[in-house]
Amino acid sequence: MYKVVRAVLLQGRELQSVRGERTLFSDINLDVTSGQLWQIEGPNGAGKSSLLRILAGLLPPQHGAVLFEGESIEQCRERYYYDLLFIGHKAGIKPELTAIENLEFYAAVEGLEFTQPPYELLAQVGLVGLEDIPAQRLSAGQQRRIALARLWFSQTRLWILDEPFTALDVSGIALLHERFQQHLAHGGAIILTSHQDLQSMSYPVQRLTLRYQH
Ligand SMILES: Nc1ncnc2c1ncn2[C@@H]1O[C@H](COP(=O)(O)OP(=O)(O)OP(=O)(O)O)[C@@H](O)[C@H]1O
Repeated sequence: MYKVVRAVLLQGRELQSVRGERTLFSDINLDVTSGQLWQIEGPNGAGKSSLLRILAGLLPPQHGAVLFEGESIEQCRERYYYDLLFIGHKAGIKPELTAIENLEFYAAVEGLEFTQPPYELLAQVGLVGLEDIPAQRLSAGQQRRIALARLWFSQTRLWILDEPFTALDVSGIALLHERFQQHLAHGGAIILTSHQDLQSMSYPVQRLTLRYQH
């Protein structure tokens, strides 16, 4: 369980994003509550990744605000990043480092202690025997499993994940659903983009659909 569980973790208020000449979306409102998983849907180019980056404070909106526990993320940046894990659509791993070294790198950057030995962590995500090989010599799905292993030792309440299922096989997808379920049951919240149909999952899924605006 996370120590502090409040009703609304993250709010997007009247968000608008303009990239180049095109308005991707306007007037998006979103309330993300502890225990919820939000799936951002829509066609290629609709602005899903842009919305995630705005919510993560990595891209400024043209209009609107993102609030974390009622406070603008601009005002509480340190507190927000302490409680946020963002994994972008590129796996974000260091290709020259091994799987173990990548985990050690994440732990150092995030100031975390491993709650279990890193070899066990990698076994949990199906990487037995691949722990000491430079990541660049692993497949796309194996590399994504390294990136997602962060979810097994993250202590942040909010996860923002861009296309987390990409390149994963059936067992990888099942593992991830299991981890999501645990996180939600413990009071965490997840916002993700995915083209997968998540409606038959054992946890409820809130959906926000973006349309392609010409
Ligand atoms: N770095 C950038 N600079 C300028 N424009 C960008 C940038 N990244 C994306 N865009 C524009 O924003 C639009 C929306 O991109 P975005 O990645 O948010 O869409 P998406 O819904 O996540 O698409 P996909 O399903 O293909 O991942 C794109 O059509 C592109 O023109």
